Amino acid sequence: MPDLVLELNGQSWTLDPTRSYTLGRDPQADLVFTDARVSWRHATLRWGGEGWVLEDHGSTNGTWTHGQRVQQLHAGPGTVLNLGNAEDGPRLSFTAVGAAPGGVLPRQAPQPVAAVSPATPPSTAPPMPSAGPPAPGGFPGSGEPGPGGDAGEEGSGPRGATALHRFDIGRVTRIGRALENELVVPDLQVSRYHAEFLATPDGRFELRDLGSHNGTYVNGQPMDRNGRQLITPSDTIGIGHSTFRLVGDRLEEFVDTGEVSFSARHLTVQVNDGALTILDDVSFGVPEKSLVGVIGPSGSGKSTLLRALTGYRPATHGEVLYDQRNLYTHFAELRHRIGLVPQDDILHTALPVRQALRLAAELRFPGDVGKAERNARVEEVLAELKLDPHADKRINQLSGGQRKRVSVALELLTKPSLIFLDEPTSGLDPGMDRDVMQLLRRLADDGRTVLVVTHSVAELGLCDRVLVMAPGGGVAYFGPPDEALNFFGYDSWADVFSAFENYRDHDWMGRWRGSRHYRMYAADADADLARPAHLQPLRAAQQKAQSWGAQVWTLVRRYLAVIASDKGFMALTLALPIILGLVSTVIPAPHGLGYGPLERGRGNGDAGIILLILVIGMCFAGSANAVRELIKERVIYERERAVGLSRSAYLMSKVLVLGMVTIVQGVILALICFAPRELPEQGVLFVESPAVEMTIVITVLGITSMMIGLVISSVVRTSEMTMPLLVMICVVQLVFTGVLFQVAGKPGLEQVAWLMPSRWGLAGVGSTADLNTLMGHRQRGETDRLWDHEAAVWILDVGMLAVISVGCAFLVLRFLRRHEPEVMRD
Ligand SMILES: Nc1ncnc2c1ncn2[C@@H]1O[C@H](COP(=O)(O)OP(=O)(O)OP(=O)(O)O)[C@@H](O)[C@H]1O
Repeated sequence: MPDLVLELNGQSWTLDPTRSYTLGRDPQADLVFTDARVSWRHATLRWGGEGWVLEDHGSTNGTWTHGQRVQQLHAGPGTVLNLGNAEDGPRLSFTAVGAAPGGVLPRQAPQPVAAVSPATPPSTAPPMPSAGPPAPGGFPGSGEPGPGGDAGEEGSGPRGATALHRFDIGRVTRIGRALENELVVPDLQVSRYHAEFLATPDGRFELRDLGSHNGTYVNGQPMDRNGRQLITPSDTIGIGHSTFRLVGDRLEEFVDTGEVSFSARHLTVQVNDGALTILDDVSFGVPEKSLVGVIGPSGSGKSTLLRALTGYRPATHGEVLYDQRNLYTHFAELRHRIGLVPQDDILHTALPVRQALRLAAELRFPGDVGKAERNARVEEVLAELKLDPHADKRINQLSGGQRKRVSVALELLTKPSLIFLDEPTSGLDPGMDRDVMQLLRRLADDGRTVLVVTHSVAELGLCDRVLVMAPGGGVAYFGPPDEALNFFGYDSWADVFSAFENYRDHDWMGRWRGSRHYRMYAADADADLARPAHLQPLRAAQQKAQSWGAQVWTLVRRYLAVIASDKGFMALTLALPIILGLVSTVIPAPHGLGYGPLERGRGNGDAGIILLILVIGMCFAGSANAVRELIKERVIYERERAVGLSRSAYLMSKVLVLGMVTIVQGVILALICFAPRELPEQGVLFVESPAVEMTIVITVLGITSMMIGLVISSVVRTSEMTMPLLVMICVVQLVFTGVLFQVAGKPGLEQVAWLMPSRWGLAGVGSTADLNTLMGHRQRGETDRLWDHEAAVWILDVGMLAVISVGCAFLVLRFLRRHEPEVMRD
């Protein structure tokens, strides 16, 4: 009989060849480890017919023997191996029977016992190896099955359960932030009363969401708000940074304190219907607390990689694993744990640091997090990033490095475990470059994984790993930074990049895959075939931390604060209608908008010109207010959308604030224009107040024009494109008013004119002023029916402006969608 004795931690067992043994941190494994470096399902030991075979399941930190990493190993007497680390990982040794006393290893570890579990394993269970100290937290995998047996496998984070909670049958255990809950989770991402568990007398467990703001997740999928669901031991429940799992009559809690592994497997991005590959089979894995630098020549796919890693634009093939959980399928839950600092500022730089962070916190924390709690977190982050001395300065008064720190501070508010940065040091001098990289180093050391795309190679030595992208979107190197130049055989990065340029056709990826570094640092992540990701963008988009109204309110206040801080904008906004109004008064029109000369048989064509200037002035002012508004905030919008901002709340905030500005402008313009003029004798709806009636038309026209400005702003690629479009639209509107030449009754022309707010706006004021009569159309029998001096016509004109506005709002919502992370589009 091929008996073999396994020794571990001073204990030994005789292996039974009729069965196999699983090794890992999974409490269900036969040999349970709590060492952070051991993977959830690390390896299997089985009788292979001729001898014992140990097979590594693509563990993050590997299985080692004599300093060599092994995928498969024939174990016999004298074999010694370490898990997770070649030198001091948990050590297993094998001896022949008789060489050591041993018991028989049980078929199953009897209890999924975690590091701090008070539950005592039965005496037959092997002691739990504990080469590393139990760490304060971590969280389990999703329980998601997959090839490679990594259902719930985790990388190398400390995965001891943070706490075990016992249920009382028939009683409800409420979970939430408030102290009066049975299970208190002190996490600002958790609602005061978040969810509750009920252990029913028939032995079933029911979970109920209590209308939580950030949602309750079962296996990564959000439950319906106030929904109920039966829970089994294979389910993983996500609440804020905590993950729960049923173990017998207890609930195991794991807290994600940031020490999570992260890996990419076979990430490939194709565009043009698969014709072009811009990211080519990228795989790498990093343990927790890592700082990873991503470098590569321009166009090598760094930004594409970043978007794929963050879920902003999921890869066409491959998967991103956040502690072995598929980020794409669990995006709704995991997005709260990811911070992204894009290259551009994601804060309004006109605002003081503290105010900007407080407003951002309002948008990111659940609606039931009080002001004091939010502000306390802002102060914490300000202190952590040493920004407190600058807290009251406007962001645009800070240095480049300080500004970057503010962007990082914003992302730290919600305590993400993973932080991605896109070229944070671009445009910074070498000193600031170092400051920022040192800051990132500190963030990683404090228990986060930080991945930074950078053009600057000077401070790469601070990284734990560097990923070098090759032209074509593949990996040219992944490993320690100090071995990278040696790997390429050059003395400087400039030489490496020149080589990329000069030998574009060289198989850089092939070279990498054939290398020792690949086997040491990436083969692991590569080992498993990627599972197809089934995106659930709808569900991701549904979870909003605050109510729609609360979001609008925060956004409106922020927008007003930004406007108030921009004195130049305010001055221009007021000057524009004043100047346009004054210009209209210059037009020589002795009878203004009155019937004056009609008595002498002549028309008052000047009235048409006055109204034309008034209408086009308002069209211009309304659109000009809005035309840059969305494009200039696009990066901020994209980021905030990913953390739960409502698209319609965002648009509504713009409409409300810009609408107010436009109304003020409309009233000023109309007042100045009408004040020195003779006015129509009577209105059609407000018979005694034709000026009020016309002012209403002008302000509604202004709002419609503003909506057109927003459409332009949502559709253009760069803000430089807005001005030519604005001018073009204003000129086109000028032509189609019907004043310069008659459009009524001209097939084709008339229908095109229906699309022009200026046509309806002029018709509205023209209806009040009886423009058909003033301009002599009636006398010539060529009346424009939209100008008729009748209440119904006036209502139709104004109503059509409203209809165009609503149409524009739909268009803006549609176009905004294109600028959102793909997983948030609904
Ligand atoms: N939607 C797309 N359609 C076609 N090609 C694209 C698309 N998006 C990106 N590319 C191309 O893919 C390549 C990689 O682009 P990416 O922006 O990721 O490179 P990068 O390394 O970040 O470059 P840089 O350092 O200049 O920012 C580039 O050649 C780019 O032109």
